[in-house]
Amino acid sequence: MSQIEAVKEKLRVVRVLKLLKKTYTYEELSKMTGLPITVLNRYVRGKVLPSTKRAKELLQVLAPYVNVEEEVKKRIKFDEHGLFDNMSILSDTALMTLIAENIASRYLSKDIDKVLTAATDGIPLAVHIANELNIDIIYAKKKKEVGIEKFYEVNYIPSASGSVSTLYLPHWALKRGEKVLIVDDVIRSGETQKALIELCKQAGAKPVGMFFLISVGDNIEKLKEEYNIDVDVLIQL
Ligand SMILES: O=P(O)(O)OC[C@H]1O[C@H](OP(=O)(O)OP(=O)(O)O)[C@H](O)[C@@H]1O
Repeated sequence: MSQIEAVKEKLRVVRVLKLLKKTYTYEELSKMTGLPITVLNRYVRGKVLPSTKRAKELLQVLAPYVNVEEEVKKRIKFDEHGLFDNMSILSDTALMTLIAENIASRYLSKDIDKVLTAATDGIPLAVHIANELNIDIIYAKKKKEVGIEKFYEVNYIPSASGSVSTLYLPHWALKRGEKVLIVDDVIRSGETQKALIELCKQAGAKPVGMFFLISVGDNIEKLKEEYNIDVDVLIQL
């Protein structure tokens, strides 16, 4: 194992412990791992890193308790309009990184050049995934920023809005032939995601996969059929 991989495993232990800390007490974590609370506390606070051997052992012991799907699901609370506040999911950097590590491992061999999303809520997840893939993240905005000369732009009708929106992406952000992974927090109608595919086409770039944290409805099947593209989703509602 390379030095970097060893350090990554150690950091993963810290992330896993931080995530589990939201559900379990230190006493419970101590029973699960057989380690004193003081040691676990030092790991969580980043005062000490576990040894390579202990990191491996801890990842094995804690794996059955880590279920990112469940962790995301239990934070989804719909209001009377059928909408939910996704910030409790997107703001959790330990959770986002664990999800991103998993997605990145599926795309590492595909030589992706850029991760593309739509502002605003797609950005946190996209940044984590791009970071894991060691590539840049780009995001289309709903307004034209000053100081940028040329944009790719696509009109689309967001779900239930009844009005036309536009996504803008600066020309410099995407080059002909680049391979793109499209990421978003939620897919409902699929209109935003189709607009992102269209932006890639305008740039001559190639969307090679899509990942959504949460899919509401059956629109990912339609996307797969229409664009013949790999689509992964963590939670299907
Ligand atoms: O599949 P769709 O029906 O297109 O909906 C999904 C989109 O809706 C949300 O963004 P929104 O347009 O609400 O903007 P925001 O991220 O700024 O909240 C979400 O982040 C997706 O981008």
